[in-house]
Amino acid sequence: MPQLLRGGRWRAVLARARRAVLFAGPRGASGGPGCARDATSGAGELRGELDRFGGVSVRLARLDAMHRLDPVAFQRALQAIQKWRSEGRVAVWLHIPILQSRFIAPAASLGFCFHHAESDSSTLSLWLGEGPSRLPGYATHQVGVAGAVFDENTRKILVVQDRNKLKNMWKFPGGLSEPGEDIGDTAVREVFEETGIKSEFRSLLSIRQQHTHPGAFGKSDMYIICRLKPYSFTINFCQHECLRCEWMDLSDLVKTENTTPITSRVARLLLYGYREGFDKIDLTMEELPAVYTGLFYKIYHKELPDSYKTMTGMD
Ligand SMILES: NC(=O)C1=CN([C@@H]2O[C@H](COP(=O)(O)OP(=O)(O)OC[C@H]3O[C@@H](n4cnc5c(N)ncnc54)[C@H](O)[C@@H]3O)[C@@H](O)[C@H]2O)C=CC1
Ligand SMILES: [Mg+2]
Repeated sequence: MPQLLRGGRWRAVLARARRAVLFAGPRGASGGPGCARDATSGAGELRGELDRFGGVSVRLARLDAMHRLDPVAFQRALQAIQKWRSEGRVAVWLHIPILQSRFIAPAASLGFCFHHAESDSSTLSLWLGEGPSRLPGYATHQVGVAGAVFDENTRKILVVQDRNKLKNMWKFPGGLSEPGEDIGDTAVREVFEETGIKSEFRSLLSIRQQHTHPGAFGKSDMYIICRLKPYSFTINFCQHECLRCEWMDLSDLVKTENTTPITSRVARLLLYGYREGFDKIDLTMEELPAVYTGLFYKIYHKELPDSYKTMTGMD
């Protein structure tokens, strides 16, 4: 009787099976993993890797002889799709380096669509499964973050007016989050770049979601406002981005009409927090371990008493 595989060993075997190299040519065709054997013949020998959802990924950058393959031969090689479909594969992903973009049109003529693009490559996909595609889309939102830098000692709040706007309204300094950047770090960085003020992250105050946003190339915009505490006070604002920058009394910002609705709303929220306690308005941040990846993530929510963080039952 075969020995049962347990725990990590079983997972390793599964992972190896998932990475198994697929090929559309006859079984036993020669050539190392990830290589297109005799690709110039266009004999339908595109190789791909199986993912955990039952899709096939073909990475042209890893295939030999692609530089010699012409688009017609590539289209013939894509006959592999028929085999993958008959094997029950749910989708095909084509990863195409920008310099091999001549293969995009032949793939599109067989039904592939753009899934996403990076600076040096595009990824096309084709759904092979039953019914409409269940492939997830790519990036759906851009994330903008502003800092509401509030000095509790003077009751002043840091505000700017954008240089490139048709209407000059007071708003909180902020900007777009960079890939891999934490929300609080974006707020602190943008505030410093635009105003010269140094600050530290305290909490998350509000999230606005807006669709078909002109500043997000027609995608959705997620605009997050953080409460920051200043530790420098001399303004040295960026002349390219800002027209004006000042420390304004919080009650003046609440009263002024020369501001955006979201800035006015968050100014009122801050005034409430200042009077009644910031725990009424703050979503604080904590770092927790991610179960599947072993990485860490940041979670933001209202303060949870320690007794609730550690409780095991409903006692
Ligand atoms: N209601 C409010 O108070 C406001 C909220 N926001 C939000 O702030 C976030 C973005 O903040 P920003 O200060 O705009 O970002 P940001 O501080 O990162 O600046 C964007 C930069 O990109 C440049 N830029 C943008 N589109 C461009 C294009 N097509 N060509 C060349 N340059 C271009 C701009 O001139 C600017 O220098 C978004 O989430 C937005 O919704 C922005 C303005 C007002
Ligand atoms: Mg900005």
